[in-house]
Amino acid sequence: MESPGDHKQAQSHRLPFPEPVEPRRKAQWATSAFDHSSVWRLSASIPAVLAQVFRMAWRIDRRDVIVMVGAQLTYGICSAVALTATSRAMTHILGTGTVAGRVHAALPALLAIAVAAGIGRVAHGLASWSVGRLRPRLMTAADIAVVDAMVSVELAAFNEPGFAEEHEAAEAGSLRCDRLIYDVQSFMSALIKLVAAFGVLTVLHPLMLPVLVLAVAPSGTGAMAEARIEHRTHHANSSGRNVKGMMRWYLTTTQLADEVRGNSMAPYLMFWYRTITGRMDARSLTGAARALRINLLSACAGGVCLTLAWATLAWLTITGRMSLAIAATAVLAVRAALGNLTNAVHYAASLFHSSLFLGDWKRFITSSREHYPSHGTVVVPDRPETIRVEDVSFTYPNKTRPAVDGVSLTLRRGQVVAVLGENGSGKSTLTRLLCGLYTADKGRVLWDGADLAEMDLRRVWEHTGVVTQQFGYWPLSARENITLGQPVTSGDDRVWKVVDAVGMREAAEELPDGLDTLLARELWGGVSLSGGQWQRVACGRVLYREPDVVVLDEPTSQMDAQGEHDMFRLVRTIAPDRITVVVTHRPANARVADLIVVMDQGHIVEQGTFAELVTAGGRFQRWYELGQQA
Ligand SMILES: Nc1ncnc2c1ncn2[C@@H]1O[C@H](COP(=O)(O)OP(=O)(O)OP(=O)(O)O)[C@@H](O)[C@H]1O
Repeated sequence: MESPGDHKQAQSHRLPFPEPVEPRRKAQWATSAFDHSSVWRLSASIPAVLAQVFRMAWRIDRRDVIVMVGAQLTYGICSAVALTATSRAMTHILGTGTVAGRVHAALPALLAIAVAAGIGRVAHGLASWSVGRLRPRLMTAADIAVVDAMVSVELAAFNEPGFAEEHEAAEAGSLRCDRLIYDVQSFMSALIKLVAAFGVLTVLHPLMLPVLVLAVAPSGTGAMAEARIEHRTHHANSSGRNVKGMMRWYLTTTQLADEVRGNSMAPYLMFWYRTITGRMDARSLTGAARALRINLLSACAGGVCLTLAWATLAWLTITGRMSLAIAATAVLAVRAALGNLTNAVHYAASLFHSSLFLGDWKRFITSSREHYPSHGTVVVPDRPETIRVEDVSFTYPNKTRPAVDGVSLTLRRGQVVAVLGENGSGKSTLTRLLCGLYTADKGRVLWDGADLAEMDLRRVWEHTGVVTQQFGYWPLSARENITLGQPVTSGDDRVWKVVDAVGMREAAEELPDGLDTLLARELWGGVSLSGGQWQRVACGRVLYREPDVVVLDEPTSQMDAQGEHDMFRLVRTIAPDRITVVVTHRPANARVADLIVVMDQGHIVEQGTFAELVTAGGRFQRWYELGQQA
């Protein structure tokens, strides 16, 4: 076995860092939607994508959608008019007679071109204006939907394998909304102008149509294939992006800056970050090489087809099947059509690509509803007298052993119940089951005899106040940090009462802007608190709520001795009006409890009053004596 000395020596020789473990992906994430679709099916889906984007935009601002579509159509009509007028003008200018006479004859057509171009520009400006207005709001709507889904799903959703990846894909979808409406506008614009050019070309010579389609088909297929590669790479990188995002937060947050430095973690963490990022880049590079091959192929095929198109035009002119004037207009129309067809294909591919991200987004928003907490109809008791836990078991996904296993317990109003146990014995899980944050796999949790699983859990949580082990350092004002959950409506009297109760008066008065001070040192004008002070604020939040059921999970782990003592006295003081559960590792704190429960491997192994357990010769007594010796 390696001794600490060996370890130090290994460090001094700077052995290579171990390679980071590649994050696993849920099977369905191994393939992207592109893998199951042909280019034809992808193209056929464009109308549905357009309809979806229009529906989303319609909900945001009908007027802007109407302006965008109306302006785009006007723009298209102007293009058709300009092209037809060009054909007329060409016929006159390349016709017979004096130059003055030919120009004079072409004047009405030239005027029509100028007017159509002017109106077209205004219409295009209007379309861009409406897109500019819709774009941020579409993105905001998509973003808010994701955040709303995340705060609405039940806690258990976060334990589901794949949930984080689905969320990450939805985030990418909401970001992609930024260019979605722009893609729609560009696609519509290109398509309308294309139809106009096609119309003119068909009138000039019907043979030009198939030749044109042939000319752009290769670049269209190439663009679709490229989008397929890009989306596949994006999917392959989803887990990496997810874990990298988390790591990035850990590396850059001020909260862990001391741990990273004080433990010399930076070199390995940076190695880890570079390796994971490098692997993702490698996948992107492989994708880019494939995309290049496809691009080159489609460019070559496109070139051949285009040459064919020009050759056909030349042949029609040389053989006298088409007049020179018409041929000149045809050149313009072909150029316009080619440019617009290429744009239409490009934006259709981009639109389709965006639609895949949008599909991920939509799937997440829809599937997140399956994770919404129960909407049961059983009425939540207003001031519950008892919470009865009946033979409850709960196992986390990916775990074989239950975290809570066949637990039965009764908690009464006015009582404080203390839960003790070794790390991982199931204390936190039990407290979450009591207040409906998790739903039991087996057994029931009854509030005044009514099953929690049959209640509307959001109503249940109106009656609970919870301090978790990892509470939030909310980047809000000091006041909001206390009132969060039920914002203050009038005056600060209740807030100050709570501040006094949790021993934060002095610290609060020292804040530069009092209760208005922003508790986020990362933001200008903001300050931070110490760990223990943050914990007092978290306790204050629960106190301010005055809930019927109080759950405190190691509420004093960061407090000084006086703070801890005061907090447990406070727990006792507020107990008569509510059901209180407190998880603690210190048996001495359990003195305030009416009932003490000791857990081991998901089971309750001891329960009783402090006086009973402290002499019972079990775990509680042992831990208590250890505490006394320390
Ligand atoms: N989200 C989770 N996913 C999977 N397993 C979990 C999860 N949370 C907890 N567990 C597991 O469930 C068991 C009970 O955990 P729990 O957090 O309830 O213990 P605890 O008694 O509160 O521990 P501690 O004293 O360390 O806070 C442990 O084996 C733990 O590893």
